[in-house]
Amino acid sequence: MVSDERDRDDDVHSQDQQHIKLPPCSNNLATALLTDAYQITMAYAYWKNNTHERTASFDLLFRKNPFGGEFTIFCGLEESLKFVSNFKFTRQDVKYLRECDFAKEMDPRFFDEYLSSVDCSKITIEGIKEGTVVFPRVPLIHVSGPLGVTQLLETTLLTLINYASLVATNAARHRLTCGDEAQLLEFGLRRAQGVDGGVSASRYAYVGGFDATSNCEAGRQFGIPVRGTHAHSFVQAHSKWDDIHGRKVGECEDFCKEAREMLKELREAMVSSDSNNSAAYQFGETNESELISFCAYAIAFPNSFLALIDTYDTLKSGTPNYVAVALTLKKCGFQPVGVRIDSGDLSYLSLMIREFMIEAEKCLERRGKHFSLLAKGLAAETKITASNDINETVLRELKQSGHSIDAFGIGTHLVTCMAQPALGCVYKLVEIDKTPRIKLSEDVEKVTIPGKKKCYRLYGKIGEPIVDVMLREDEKEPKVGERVLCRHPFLEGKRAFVTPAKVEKLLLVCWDGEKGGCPRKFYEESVGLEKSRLRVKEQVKLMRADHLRYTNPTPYKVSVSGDLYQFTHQLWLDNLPARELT
Ligand SMILES: Nc1ncnc2c1ncn2[C@@H]1O[C@H](COP(=O)(O)OP(=O)(O)OP(=O)(O)O)[C@@H](O)[C@H]1O
Ligand SMILES: O=P(O)(O)OC[C@H]1O[C@H](OP(=O)(O)OP(=O)(O)O)[C@H](O)[C@@H]1O
Ligand SMILES: O=C(O)c1cccnc1
Ligand SMILES: [Mg+2]
Repeated sequence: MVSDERDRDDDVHSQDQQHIKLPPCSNNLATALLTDAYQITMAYAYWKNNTHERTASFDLLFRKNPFGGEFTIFCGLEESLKFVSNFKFTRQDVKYLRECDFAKEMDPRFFDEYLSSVDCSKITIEGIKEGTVVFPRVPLIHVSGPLGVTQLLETTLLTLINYASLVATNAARHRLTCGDEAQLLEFGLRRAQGVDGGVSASRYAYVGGFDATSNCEAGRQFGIPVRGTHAHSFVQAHSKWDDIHGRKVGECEDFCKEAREMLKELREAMVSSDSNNSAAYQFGETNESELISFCAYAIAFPNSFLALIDTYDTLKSGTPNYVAVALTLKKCGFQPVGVRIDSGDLSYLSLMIREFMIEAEKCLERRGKHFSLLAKGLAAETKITASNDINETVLRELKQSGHSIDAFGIGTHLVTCMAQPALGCVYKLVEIDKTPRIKLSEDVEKVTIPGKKKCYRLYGKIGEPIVDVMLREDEKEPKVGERVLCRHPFLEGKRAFVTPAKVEKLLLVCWDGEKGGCPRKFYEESVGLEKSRLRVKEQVKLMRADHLRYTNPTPYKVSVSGDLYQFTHQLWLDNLPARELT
């Protein structure tokens, strides 16, 4: 390993008491070379013209909330800081670049004198805390430092923030839809956009409000709880009782025999019941190979038995087979967990499974104390997990039609963000040599708000965020109880006076290269998976419900101060001279 590569493997190490260097990004592909070629060619042209050391400032922002919503969850800051902390072109990186086609007419001294030694020691970054609810146009991070380096950071920072924020927002929307009680399990690895897509999805789905993932690697790397059931293949793989070796479970010598007898008892109890049975509770012969597979799984996991019950027929076979095995486990002194369904009408099936169990309890009650005690509580204790192409819309419809599902396993729609596959974060130059710059566009949405800005969230009396306001750098910060004029950045008529009950500074210094890295206090107080996850939960709770709702949500107000409004519009006019019409 060459020495500069070894540097990347160092753990968090102190520069001074107040600032720290960070370990490398969790994905070792996130290197300085993970960028677009045009960043290298621009850096070269800056160097060639000797403008690379000019001081530049960039805002990283998005222009429209995803999924037709009016809020976004900001994620990816921790990885961005790790990237910046370890930003360096290795000798091999430089060797590769100088051999690229686009480098043919580059002066070799650019590589030796500049690219080989460039790092983020002169960079400052202000950022919003990871997990914060954020809105269009407010910078998520503000990067300042030498033009060459600030430019070189663009693509990777966008890569680290765009998908992270998109998945966390998607997860938070799923959580909002199904409420706090339901368990949300992320099952998306097999459908993710590649390996890193899978691992990142697990991480940011957890931050956004999921409870666990099926992805063991994500569990190992980030400490996310790992959960799972079993697949149809396990059921299909069994066909004979001889497939099972070792049938002792607890005190019970032959678990399989007991389960078969239990199924017989259950069938007789339910058939002979004189209650007004729905046809769905009636079951004849269940699929025996399914029963064999359930027994095999119960013997392997007597303390955490959960069965996939839709391989053959959910109500006529899977449910009674499960109940028989679950009651046998109870008889042996164990507590079964529940079932998973992965097809059909999840609303109807979950309700019917629960009803079947209520009915089974009633029927077994009449078969004497022994069975009555075993069956007691079965319906209430059984956790029903549902999966199969679940998304926000399905969750909403399930809620409307009624269901009895305790946990949702969600894969494809969550991790691929099928409803909107990208968040359009951009990285825009807003200042050079302390001179604010504006980018104009035919499309007003694309006009940038110039200069380095101070950003605040103003809260109302009951603690709800009212407006985010951006001020020029030299303006006084808003104060509690003092009236602030907030203006829509582009629509002259839209303005309001706000007297905040609380003022929150959004952009905080999270990297100061000259001082030695990430401020220790920021790192300790703001960085980390659990802190970000809790922040999402708390922040979403504070938002007014109409900003969060699925149908026609109300846009949250993002505004500028009177001063910044005037300044932006003056710069706009200065940069767009009136045309001569002849
Ligand atoms: N981005 C913004 N920044 C500052 N003030 C804004 C912004 N958007 C709207 N306003 C002003 O806030 C006030 C309340 O607007 P809001 O849209 O919440 O309610 P409204 O009664 O529907 O307003 P409007 O009549 O403008 O649609 C209005 O005076 C509006 O001009
Ligand atoms: O539906 P998703 O939200 O993507 O959740 C993950 C899916 O992955 C598993 O099976 P897979 O889809 O591989 O096969 P199956 O549905 O045909 O059983 C699981 O049973 C879910 O159906
Ligand atoms: O554990 C599960 O049930 C699971 C895991 C991944 C995909 N589908 C289901
Ligand atoms: Mg499937």
